[in-house]
Amino acid sequence: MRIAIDGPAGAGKSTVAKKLAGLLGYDYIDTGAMYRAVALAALSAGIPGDDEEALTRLAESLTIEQVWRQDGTTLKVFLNGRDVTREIRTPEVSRFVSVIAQVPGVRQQLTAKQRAMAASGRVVMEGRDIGTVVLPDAEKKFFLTASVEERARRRFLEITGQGYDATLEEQIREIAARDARDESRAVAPLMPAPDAVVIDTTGKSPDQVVAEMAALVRGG
Ligand SMILES: Nc1ncnc2c1ncn2[C@@H]1O[C@H](COP(=O)(O)OP(=O)(O)O)[C@@H](O)[C@H]1O
Ligand SMILES: Nc1ccn([C@@H]2O[C@H](COP(=O)(O)OP(=O)(O)O)[C@@H](O)[C@H]2O)c(=O)n1
Repeated sequence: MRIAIDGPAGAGKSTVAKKLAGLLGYDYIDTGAMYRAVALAALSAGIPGDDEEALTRLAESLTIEQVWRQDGTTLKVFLNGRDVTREIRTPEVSRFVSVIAQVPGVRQQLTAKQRAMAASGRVVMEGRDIGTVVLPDAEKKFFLTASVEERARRRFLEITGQGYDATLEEQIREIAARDARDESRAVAPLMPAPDAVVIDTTGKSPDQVVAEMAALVRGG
């Protein structure tokens, strides 16, 4: 079974996708990490966000690998063989990623890589367009949501917990800006697939959400 999980930033996709994959013994693929890897490479190479041709060539040339340990927590991301797991989470990359994600050529390149990665079939794949574009015939589709304030609060706690400086107001602004870009882009805008189960995670714990999803997966 291929399980697609989509939704906006901070909805809890990564957290519950890892737990669900661990529970089922499935592979876990974080497609946002792939867009982040392209953003990191573009920043390092000094390619501006509006140079669509150079960004597309860059996305095509990169080798992006994910190594998932079935302990339910650890995903390592490698860019051309180098471990970039931490580097792709910096605030600088977070700000640039939804800009490069607007580029149709970048999306085409990453979509092809993602389909190849899902070929085993036993996979939980998480992102923005998995149920709508990457795996439109996935056997199970979920769309996670939560209010902007709740998502910003989660991100704020995460960032300050990692020792970075942040304010809640700044996170609300950044999440709202990213939502706007993800929802309004011409190619693969963020939206639930018509056959996705929509789950509002506001006020729920990750375990509650995973239990809801697992029941739906097992129930068919
Ligand atoms: N019900 C919930 N489901 C998922 N994550 C939750 C929930 N409640 C709080 N969180 C926390 O919110 C954050 C969600 O971040 P993440 O899983 O990275 O979201 P996304 O991948 O959608 O951006 C995590 O720190 C997680 O522990
Ligand atoms: N399938 C995907 C996954 C991510 N993305 C883009 O990549 C960005 C980062 O994705 P992410 O999943 O790491 O972001 P968070 O939700 O974890 O903050 C998103 O804001 C989208 O702009 C996308 O366009 N399509």
